[in-house]
Amino acid sequence: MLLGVVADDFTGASDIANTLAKGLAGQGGLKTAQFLNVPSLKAPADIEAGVVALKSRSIAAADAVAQSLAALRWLQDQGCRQIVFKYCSTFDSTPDGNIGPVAEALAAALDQKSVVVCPAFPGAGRTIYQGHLFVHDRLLSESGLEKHPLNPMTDPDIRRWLARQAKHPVGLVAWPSVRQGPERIAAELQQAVQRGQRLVIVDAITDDDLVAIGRAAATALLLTGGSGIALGLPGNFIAAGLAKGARPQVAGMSGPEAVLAGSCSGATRGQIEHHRRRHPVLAIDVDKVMRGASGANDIVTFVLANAGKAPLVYSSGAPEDVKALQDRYGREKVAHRLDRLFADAAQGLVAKGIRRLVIAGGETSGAVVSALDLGALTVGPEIDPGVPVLVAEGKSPIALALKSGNFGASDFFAKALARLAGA
Ligand SMILES: Nc1ncnc2c1ncn2[C@@H]1O[C@H](COP(=O)(O)OP(=O)(O)O)[C@@H](O)[C@H]1O
Ligand SMILES: O=C(O)[C@@H](O)C(=O)COP(=O)(O)O
Repeated sequence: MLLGVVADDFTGASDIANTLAKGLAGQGGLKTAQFLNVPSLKAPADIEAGVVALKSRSIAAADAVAQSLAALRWLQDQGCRQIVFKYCSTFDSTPDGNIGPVAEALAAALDQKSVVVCPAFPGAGRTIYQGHLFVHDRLLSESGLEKHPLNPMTDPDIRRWLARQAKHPVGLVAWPSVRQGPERIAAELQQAVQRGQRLVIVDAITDDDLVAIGRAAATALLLTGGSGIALGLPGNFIAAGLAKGARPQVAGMSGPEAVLAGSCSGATRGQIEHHRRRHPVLAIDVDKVMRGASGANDIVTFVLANAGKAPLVYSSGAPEDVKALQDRYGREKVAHRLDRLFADAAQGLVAKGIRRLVIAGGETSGAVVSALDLGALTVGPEIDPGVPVLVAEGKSPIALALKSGNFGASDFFAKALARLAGA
């Protein structure tokens, strides 16, 4: 394995796996697999990039550091020459969150003195200018992300936000330098070392900026960012003759299907409304679930009764409903109970023969996929930006799409089910 990624959630992992597998147009990418938590076995010999998906985004910094270092050790054991720490393109974390501690711990373990921090993903509307993160034409803190159920992003100044999490001073390579190309970016990263700045935000507003950053960091042992930071990396390995420039290919999977949505993002709620017009949909009564009056069996019964019609089950609610539930039961308790609900439902569904599963939401995907004990996932073609087809081989093979809450077009769910079937 050439390149290893430590990803802080499961949708984010499949997002960067997609970027690596796809590569740049006309160039090809790396043969990529996604692993669920730190595997106990060796990776298959033909894999060029391995993404370890952790569910560490919203956990305490010390636990996230320990899990990320374990993932690093496994990736190093597989021969990786370069490591990427992948977090959300909207920098989802709290002021005492773990992006800073994990990035600094990985930097220390790899003896890296200045490390790129670049959550930009222009293809999904996330850009960074003068250290400030935008979602399309809005500052992060006015984009809806300020109401995220677990990590409300109330400050668009990533330098300031990261400084609250990090031990060392945080630096900035601003866009006027980035646009001058790889040499200038590399020189500024070097200057940051003199200033004692370990983590350095690097502006990026276009894919070309990300490719230039990738070139500047071609020999860096560690980079950090959203999936965009990986855009230029396959090309570095292909240019060095170390990788062939593979194209993602997997066979589709026929069989019964289900969509499970736990994301409360505006995009996902819009996709649910779109799906509702043509397909059967079940809204989970979260209050009933919290009182123990409804559970996974209700979901399994609904899906099986609607097999073949693209049934969708969701907990997703509007910000005021989410807040009311969190005020009544506690934020962590609701999240934990819903994780358990979706995990139990997914186990029940797969036991009853479901073979195509689309999941919306990073935490939700982590809960579901961890419960299914799937081993390595092969990364196939892209469904919508940032969301690939994933296939788990094994005795009960299954095709999956793990959709970040914010990603996908309005018709995503039906389209994803068709793509999982090979359309
Ligand atoms: N109706 C609801 N009320 C409160 N919390 C909810 C509700 N539905 C889902 N959640 C929680 O919101 C969080 C959504 O996070 P996640 O699945 O990562 O989605 P996203 O990809 O949008 O971040 C999960 O922890 C989930 O359990
Ligand atoms: O970088 C991104 O935006 C995604 O890859 C991602 O991490 C999504 O996380 P969720 O919104 O929690 O699904």
